[in-house]
Amino acid sequence: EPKDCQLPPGSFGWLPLIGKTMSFINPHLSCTMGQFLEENIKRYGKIFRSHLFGHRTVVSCDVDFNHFILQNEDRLFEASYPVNIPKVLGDFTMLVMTGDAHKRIRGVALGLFSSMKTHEAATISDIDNIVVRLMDSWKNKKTLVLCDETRKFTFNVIVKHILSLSPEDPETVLLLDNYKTFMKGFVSAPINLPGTPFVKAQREHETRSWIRCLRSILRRQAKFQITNIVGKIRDRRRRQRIAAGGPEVDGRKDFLDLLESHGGLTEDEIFGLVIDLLIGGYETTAMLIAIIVKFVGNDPEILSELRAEHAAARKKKAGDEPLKWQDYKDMRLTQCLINEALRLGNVVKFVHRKAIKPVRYKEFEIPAGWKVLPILSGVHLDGSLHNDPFRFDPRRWQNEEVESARNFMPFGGGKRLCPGSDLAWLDTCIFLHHLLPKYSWKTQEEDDWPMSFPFLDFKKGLKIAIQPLSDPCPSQEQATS
Ligand code: HEM
Repeated sequence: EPKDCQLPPGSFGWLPLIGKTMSFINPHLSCTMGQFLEENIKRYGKIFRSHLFGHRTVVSCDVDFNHFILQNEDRLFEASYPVNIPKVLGDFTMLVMTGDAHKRIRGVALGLFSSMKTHEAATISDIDNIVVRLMDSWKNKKTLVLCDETRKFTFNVIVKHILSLSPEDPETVLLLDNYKTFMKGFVSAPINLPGTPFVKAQREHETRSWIRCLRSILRRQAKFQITNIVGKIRDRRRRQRIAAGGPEVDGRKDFLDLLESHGGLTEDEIFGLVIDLLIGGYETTAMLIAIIVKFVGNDPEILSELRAEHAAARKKKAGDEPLKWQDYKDMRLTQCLINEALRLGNVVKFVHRKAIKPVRYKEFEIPAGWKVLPILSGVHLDGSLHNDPFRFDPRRWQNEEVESARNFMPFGGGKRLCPGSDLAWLDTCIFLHHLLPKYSWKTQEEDDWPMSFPFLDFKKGLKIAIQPLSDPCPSQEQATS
């Protein structure tokens, strides 16, 4: 090792286990860096050392170093999520898998998403139907907790894709109930340090050990129930296939069918992937849509331009002909809006990595075994990369090619780049396409902003008052009737 190499500047803090974790995860607006990052960057620069989640850690808000970390997965770094995550999710989740095992399962996941694109018309029609039914259920309501509604929407979309279940199927309801119990263990995972002020404040009623124990039993039970429901659906299909005299030859298959017909996957791997997709496909997209509703709700000018863009796309279609993937891609302002909400909203604030060997980057040395955290929001809110970075301005993306933009990494990068980004994008476009002509809305509480806990959530679930609009252009279901 050359002599001029040194550890990044910084401090580990005084508490051996907790280090600086509490300051790091202290809840803050997701469209800000948070006090911890702000102070450390000011003092030490964009790359600094600290002690987080029980490990010596290098934190990076530096765009080049973040790319370097993500592009060197398996060579210099690997995913390294807090120990509670494998405990909750099991060993067969993609977040926990590394190396060849991860590569193989990821290949299967990418295949699932590309089949969704191949059957574009059916995919879009499924999502259309779910959103129409959801918005019909708002007809007699004056107010909504929007995050509850966007969660219903994204959950229904993902269970439709994975298991062909409809919103009213009893299995969907059962899955959602169990999923919520299961997720309680997941979201609290990185902050589950007993006795800390944060835990006390957040979940006072759960600090007694027997309650924690009960929660853990319920969680395991919930995971068992989820795999049980999926297992039952699979067994039912196997029986039907045998009764019909063999596998169906063509027709659109849902993800479970595709996983079954893959042949090379164990039962654990199939259930692991189903859980991955449920987790990935639910909260993140639901929050992205809520962020957009919050931001554009305060911007009448953008709102009316967006309405015009969607109405124009609708007008080009005959009667109830649905929009296509490309029609949504061609909506320039909608694309800019989604990018801006991803940039400023920071649905995923950072990802977890560790150095698997000693790494030299510029003047810094990172010892093997250290945790490394590329902070995605650090890039998105960097004033040297984005003008006026704390301002919501979709038009900043008008002349940018997002695919090659180095200053934009909401879906991570490299070998772990989010495989669900297209689905997240499509869900969001279709939701907006139905919302914009049907309703106007007003946020009810000014301070109800997206917060980084560090998982993203709204303080109060985003309460909005809604009002039906007299539809200026025929929406799909009116055109059909
Ligand atoms: C706004 C929506 C979304 C955002 C911001 C998002 C963000 C991310 C990020 C940053 C990663 C990288 C994690 C890492 O590097 O450790 C990731 C991975 C992943 N995402 Fe998403 N995601 C979104 C939607 C989805 C959807 C809709 C699905 C599936 C239905 C999904 C499934 C996954 C999976 C399975 C992985 C693990 C990939 C791997 O380890 O190779 N995500 N996502």
